[in-house]
Amino acid sequence: MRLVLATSNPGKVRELKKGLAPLGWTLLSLADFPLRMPKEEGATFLENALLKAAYVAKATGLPALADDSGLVVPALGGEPGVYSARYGGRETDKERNVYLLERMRHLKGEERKARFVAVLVLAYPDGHVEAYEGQVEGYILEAPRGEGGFGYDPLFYVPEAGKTFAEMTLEEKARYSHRGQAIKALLKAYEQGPPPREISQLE
Ligand SMILES: Nc1ncnc2c1ncn2[C@H]1C[C@H](O)[C@@H](COP(=O)(O)OP(=O)(O)OP(=O)(O)O)O1
Ligand SMILES: [Mg+2]
Repeated sequence: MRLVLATSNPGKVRELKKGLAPLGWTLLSLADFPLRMPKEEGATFLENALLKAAYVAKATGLPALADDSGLVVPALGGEPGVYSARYGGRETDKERNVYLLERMRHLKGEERKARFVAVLVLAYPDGHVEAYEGQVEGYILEAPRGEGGFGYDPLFYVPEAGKTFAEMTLEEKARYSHRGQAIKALLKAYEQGPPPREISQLE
């Protein structure tokens, strides 16, 4: 199967290519199909992922996989959530990390609990769609640690691993991360080939 990765984020492309390799599919990207992507105006990660995947599947005539993901801090009322990529109007990952730390300056201990959510939507040109989700819980540190990953990874500490996502190798991050979990769910669904549509269809 030929699949288009419907993301412009190089960090996601890296993780998706590595994670989906066992499927043996040919993975194309938006570099192969220069499209103007739709605005991500959905209220949820699922809506945004659906928007992106369905648009690319229709535009290319090939199945497309989109990832919408973000960080959720309950003590901030769920921020940055679906605004993760443009939090505080800041333009770079580094600036967004600084902004998040400012917003959380007054929060201590369990109040620094956070989760990362990833929703993968696989859309087919005939309109069929499937969604796979992953989540991971952790804590927002008071200063960044590590050079790997992208986005909020240097601030996101995973207690089970004793490190931040930015301190992990690609393999390690895949084991713990929200995106790693979502990819695992997709791999499982496709273990014996495409899953039956009646049970994989979204309501
Ligand atoms: N221009 C924007 N303004 C406000 N929020 C945005 C904007 N773009 C994305 N978001 C939101 C939607 C998502 O839920 C969240 C995380 O962005 P996301 O789209 O997953 O990452 P990304 O834009 O780096 O990769 P992708 O190319 O896959 O869309 O931020
Ligand atoms: Mg986006």
